[in-house]
Amino acid sequence: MFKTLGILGTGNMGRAIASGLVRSGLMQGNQVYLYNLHPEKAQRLADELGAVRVDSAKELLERSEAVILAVKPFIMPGVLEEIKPYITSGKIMVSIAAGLTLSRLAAAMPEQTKIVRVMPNTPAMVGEGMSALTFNTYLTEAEKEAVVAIFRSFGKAEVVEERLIDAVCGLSGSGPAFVYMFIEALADAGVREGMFRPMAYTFAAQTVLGAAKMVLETGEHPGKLKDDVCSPGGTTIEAVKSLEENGFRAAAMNAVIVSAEKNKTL
Ligand SMILES: NC(=O)C1=CN([C@@H]2O[C@H](COP(=O)(O)OP(=O)(O)OC[C@H]3O[C@@H](n4cnc5c(N)ncnc54)[C@H](O)[C@@H]3O)[C@@H](O)[C@H]2O)C=CC1
Ligand SMILES: O=C(O)[C@@H]1CCC=N1
Repeated sequence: MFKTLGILGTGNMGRAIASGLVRSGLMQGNQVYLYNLHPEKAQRLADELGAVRVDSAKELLERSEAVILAVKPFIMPGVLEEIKPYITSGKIMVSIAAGLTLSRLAAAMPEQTKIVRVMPNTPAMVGEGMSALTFNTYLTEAEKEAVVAIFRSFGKAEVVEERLIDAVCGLSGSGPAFVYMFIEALADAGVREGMFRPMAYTFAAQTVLGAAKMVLETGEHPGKLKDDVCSPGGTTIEAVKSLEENGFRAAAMNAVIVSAEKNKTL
């Protein structure tokens, strides 16, 4: 494992990664360096995790073996230009920016920079992230394993061909937002039927968590698990018919597809 890791940008994703990583115990807080344009944001997170806030991108690069760039895609060109002079040989650059390909990243870095492109998601914050990683040719096997271990410390992580990163963006990168909307809608209906809000959110979220665990842990086809809930002539099949009539599956598929397509244009 790396002795030191830098995170540039401590917003939604930088915070989720730093928190997940330190809480998993894979790295100690004092091995993790944080830099944010707004120092108070980095300081707050550093205080929470026992991590170290640094004052500049230069210092972050100088003190870290590997650096995760966690700023919005439109900020990335400026950040890449700013850090380029400090990318010494052997330094590992990890980008989580939507849309930025390995070749575009490489074009902005010194030649032969070791580059990793990752698409993570925010449930990293609670140790249930889903990340896909793709590497350029300059990392050693041990370095690749160390980067994968970081993303496995707060969830599942798979190495994929770069062509699949857009699909991953649509499915697991954006997916949490769709699931939160689904949870909100389930809870709204619970409230409509008389539940109090806190109860409705707990019942909705636990139902999604339980169903997700059933898929992951039983290995059964989701269709079979759905069939098991539907009693003949019962309540659930009535609701399944309603979802089908309202284009539920097509809506969910289209959400993933438009996110993936957008990722190709950023
Ligand atoms: N939010 C999500 O669910 C996911 C986001 N991503 C990617 O992660 C990246 C970061 O996204 P978020 O965390 O949502 O953004 P964010 O806006 O929440 O966080 C970025 C942070 O970087 C700071 N910052 C801005 N310019 C800076 C600079 N020049 N130097 C240092 N810090 C600077 C901002 O103050 C902010 O705190 C994006 O490229 C996005 O595509 C990838 C997967 C999921
Ligand atoms: O909306 C976005 O651009 C980022 C990428 C995946 C999730 N959020």
